Amino acid sequence: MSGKRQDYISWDEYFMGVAELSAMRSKDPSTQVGACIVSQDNKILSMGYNGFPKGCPDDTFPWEREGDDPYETKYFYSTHSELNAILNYRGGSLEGSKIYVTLFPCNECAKAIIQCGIKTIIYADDKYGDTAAVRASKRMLRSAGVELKPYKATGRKLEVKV
Ligand SMILES: O=c1[nH]c(=O)n([C@H]2C[C@H](O)[C@@H](COP(=O)(O)O)O2)cc1CO
Ligand SMILES: [Zn+2]
Repeated sequence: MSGKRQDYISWDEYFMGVAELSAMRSKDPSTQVGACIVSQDNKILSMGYNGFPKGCPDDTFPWEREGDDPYETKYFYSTHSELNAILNYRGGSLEGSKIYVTLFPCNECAKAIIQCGIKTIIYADDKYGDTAAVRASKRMLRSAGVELKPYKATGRKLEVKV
């Protein structure tokens, strides 16, 4: 019998944990989203969270959800976590990789996921599952043969001291 530790975290807990940790960098006051892209052999390739593009300061661009003028809401400016994770990648190809996301990807992110060759999505929350954007997303992802796997939460609380 080997003397290894038994309470180490699983691959799924590890990668969803990294996605959750990435989400903690988000400045969005209402929804913080994180993503972690992983190779088929379980190496982390990239990470992302929702935020404004480089050069668009968090303190001058709007974080409002609602307003008479959409120009002054966050939706025109925030880059989604999944797209940021894809765009942050500095390696070669993402073909055949998996993406762990804390929230199910929208239709725009689905297009990017399909086109860069990600083959599996492991998602935690699906709070916008009834919206047309997420229904359209699932329509495209299923048609393109991307595997959609709900994350099975273990309920384990991971504590990190920083
Ligand atoms: O897949 C997603 N990924 C992602 O990063 N987001 C971001 C965009 C916004 O900053 C925020 C959503 O804000 P709200 O829940 O207030 O509408 O989450 C939103 C979605 C929607 O599914
Ligand atoms: Zn999106």
